[in-house]
Amino acid sequence: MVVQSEPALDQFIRTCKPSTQFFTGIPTIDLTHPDANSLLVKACEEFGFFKVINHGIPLQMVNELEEQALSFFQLPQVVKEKAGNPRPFGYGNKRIGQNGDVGWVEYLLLSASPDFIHQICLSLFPDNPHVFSSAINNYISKVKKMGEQVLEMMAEGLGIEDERVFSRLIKDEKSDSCFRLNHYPPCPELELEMSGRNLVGFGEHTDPQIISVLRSNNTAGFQISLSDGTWVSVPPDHNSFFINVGDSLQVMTNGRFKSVKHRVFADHTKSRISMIFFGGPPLCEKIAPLPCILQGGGECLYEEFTWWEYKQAAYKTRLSDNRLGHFAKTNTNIVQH
Ligand SMILES: C=C1C[C@]23C[C@@]1(O)CC[C@H]2[C@@]12CC[C@H](O)[C@@](C)(C(=O)O1)[C@H]2[C@@H]3C(=O)O
Ligand SMILES: O=C(O)CCC(=O)C(=O)O
Ligand SMILES: [Fe+2]
Repeated sequence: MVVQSEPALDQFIRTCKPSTQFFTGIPTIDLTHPDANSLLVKACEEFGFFKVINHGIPLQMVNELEEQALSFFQLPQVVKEKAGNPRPFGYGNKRIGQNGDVGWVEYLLLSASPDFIHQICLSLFPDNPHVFSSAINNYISKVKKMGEQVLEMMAEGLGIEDERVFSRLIKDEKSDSCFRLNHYPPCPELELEMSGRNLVGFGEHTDPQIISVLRSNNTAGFQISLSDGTWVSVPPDHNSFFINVGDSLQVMTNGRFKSVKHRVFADHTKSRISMIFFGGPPLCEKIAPLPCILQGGGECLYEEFTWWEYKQAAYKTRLSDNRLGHFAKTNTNIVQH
């Protein structure tokens, strides 16, 4: 067994313009609002990111998972490691992916399948796997439904006849969706903000899947990149969900929806916990700009690929790489913000 040493603290530090102010322009979509469909489309075109309220997800269930996640991350390292190596699924600490990225974060990365989750919980807690596995599985089943609803509203907002054109990919029993619990411990050794230095929790990247549904506790640190390339801090809201457009949805909408670049800075006093459902298509699914979108005019920007092909290529890249570049048609000039 190869035992990797901990990355040194200076590997997590980035000097950035201090952005202590929160951005107030994040679109907030009330899912029960009569204009929600078109507002969703607008948010996906402008930001590839929005906040969802009136989502119908019981907060008690969300809080239950947060409590369970906190207890998990408080366990001794040797116990957490019983979840196995995070490549492909398991417990990871400070190393993200397999290409040298590091972050001030520990995490549990799981396939979203209930049986798989139960098996991992059984390895972690052989005497009582149910408390943790039910908390995760109940949460995923609700958040997945909400993600599907949002995808159907997006399709309607785009005027697509088949409202299930996006959601069917996540609904499919072979959907390759995953789930991640992230814990960014505080780092009191560093008085970061004071000196314009930041501790990178999760470096800048886009999510490869269709959509990501994110919920965090009330600790700040999440940032998105706007279309002009400026980074802004997203005000945390533990009662709401944030949705990211992923690379695959950008491709299906032929670049109309933007796969949002985002990152997380860790705090020096408060810990941050986040839980993210990544809705991905079945591995054999062909991803390409939808014919109904192309009918509206404009050249086709992407080559067709299967999700398996995209995943293979994506998982060879570093976090901040532009993964879609590889599948862009060569005669086009796509800017990834
Ligand atoms: C550096 C990497 C980590 C990642 C796989 C990759 O090679 C590039 C994409 C990364 C990402 C970002 C969104 C999700 O957190 C994730 C699970 C995914 O599907 O793509 C991670 C991958 C990971 O942590 O393994
Ligand atoms: O932890 C967060 O808030 C976001 C992390 C993230 O972007 C990811 O896991 O892909
Ligand atoms: Fe992400």
